[in-house]
Amino acid sequence: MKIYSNPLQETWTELSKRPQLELEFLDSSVRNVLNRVKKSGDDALRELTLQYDKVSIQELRVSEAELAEAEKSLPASLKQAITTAAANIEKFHAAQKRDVMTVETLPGVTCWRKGVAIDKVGIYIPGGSAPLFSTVLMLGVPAKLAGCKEVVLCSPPDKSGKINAAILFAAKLVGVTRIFKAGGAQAIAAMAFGTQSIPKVHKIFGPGNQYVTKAKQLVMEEGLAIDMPAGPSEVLVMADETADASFIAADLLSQAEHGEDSQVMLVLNNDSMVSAIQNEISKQLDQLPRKAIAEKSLANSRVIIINDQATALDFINEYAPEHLIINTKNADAVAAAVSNAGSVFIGNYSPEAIGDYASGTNHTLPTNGFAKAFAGVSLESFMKYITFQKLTEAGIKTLGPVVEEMAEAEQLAGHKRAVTIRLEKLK
Ligand SMILES: NC(=O)c1ccc[n+]([C@@H]2O[C@H](COP(=O)([O-])OP(=O)(O)OC[C@H]3O[C@@H](n4cnc5c(N)ncnc54)[C@H](O)[C@@H]3O)[C@@H](O)[C@H]2O)c1
Ligand SMILES: N[C@H](CO)Cc1c[nH]c[nH+]1
Ligand SMILES: [Zn+2]
Repeated sequence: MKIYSNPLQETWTELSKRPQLELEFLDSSVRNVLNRVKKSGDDALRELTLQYDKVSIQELRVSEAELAEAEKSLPASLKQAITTAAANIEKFHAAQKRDVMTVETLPGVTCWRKGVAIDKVGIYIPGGSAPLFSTVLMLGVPAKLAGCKEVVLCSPPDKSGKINAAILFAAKLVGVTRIFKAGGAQAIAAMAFGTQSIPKVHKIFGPGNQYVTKAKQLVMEEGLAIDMPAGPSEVLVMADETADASFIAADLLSQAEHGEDSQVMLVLNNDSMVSAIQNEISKQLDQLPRKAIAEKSLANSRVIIINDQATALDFINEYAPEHLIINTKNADAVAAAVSNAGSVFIGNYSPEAIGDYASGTNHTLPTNGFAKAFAGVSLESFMKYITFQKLTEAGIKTLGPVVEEMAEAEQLAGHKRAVTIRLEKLK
């Protein structure tokens, strides 16, 4: 991790850049995949699965027998852990339900807003380098709570042509309606356009690598809704001398192990802890099975030393991390001043890994600075809010003249007439 001491504000944009594939290459290869699936449906999916996942798949849909076999193969302790995590996620997301809000803006003019589930949703579950079954809970639980009728799941098959057993178990647990063996940009294309096997959905959710994230952004151009760009994982740890060097190292490595293009950032108030943290990183790195991946990710990562806390916060808000861990003496006050982050972890005993799995918050979060404008997945992401209004005779008599005046000023006589015609009837 390269160290930067009190970097000038004009360098912050550069320091906030995440490692990315060459944009033209990414764009053209993903467009190519989308076009192939749009044109050839299931045949293209099979060819692309052979090309990228190195496995030949005939039947794309996961059968009931495969689901039953997966459930049988898992240890009881893991099934229990998944069930506990699902219960916490359900508790947190159920609390996000909103009542219908009704307001009488003027006597006789009543307006209300009601949340309605999106009928058909697609959830993408990453499985390229690790089978992220926790993501099934993060997306399947709120989809079920919202009342989505169809929840289609796509995840890449492994070399034996199967989807990981824990992904299948979690999918059954949360009530996913259909599961398909398809990964990468081709899975996003399948859910966006529909194929012979995979139904077209109205909104696509889920994290993934740069190909998956690009595909989601491109299908938006074709009218599909997506949750947000949730690409390679990242964490920013803000710490001072009250933090524990071994905790900081562990938290940085926990996200560095996701992928070579993950980025982890450390913001310190001075350089007194740097060598202790570096030593801990090397010590812990040696024990990681995914050491090679984490090492590459650390090479893309940075230590930023900023002496003044307000300036450090400005930098963090500019960086807009997916995850922010605050390990400083006034952590609660710092957290209250955060304006751009996907999810925040406060104090020495709130590792980000807890939110990845089981605290209850959602781990599908905006990366690459998108936390400046996007929020992570929530119950609302699976709903749309429809507004309603109803006017009485008294209501239109009061509000009608206001609208007539405005419509005339906008030179829209048809609008004015829609009101006038009624007011005349009421004279
Ligand atoms: N932001 C979030 O909320 C969040 C949450 C969980 C995971 N993640 C991220 O999700 C990502 C998962 O990535 P992954 O790769 O392990 O799994 P993945 O399922 O996202 O992608 C695997 C698929 O990518 C495709 N692919 C691989 N190489 C390709 C190439 N050269 N060209 C075209 N397509 C190719 C293949 O089809 C493969 O099936 C990680 O970066 C992780 O950090 C993010
Ligand atoms: N850290 C990931 C979100 O960026 C989520 C995850 C799933 N499993 C482990 N981690
Ligand atoms: Zn993680």
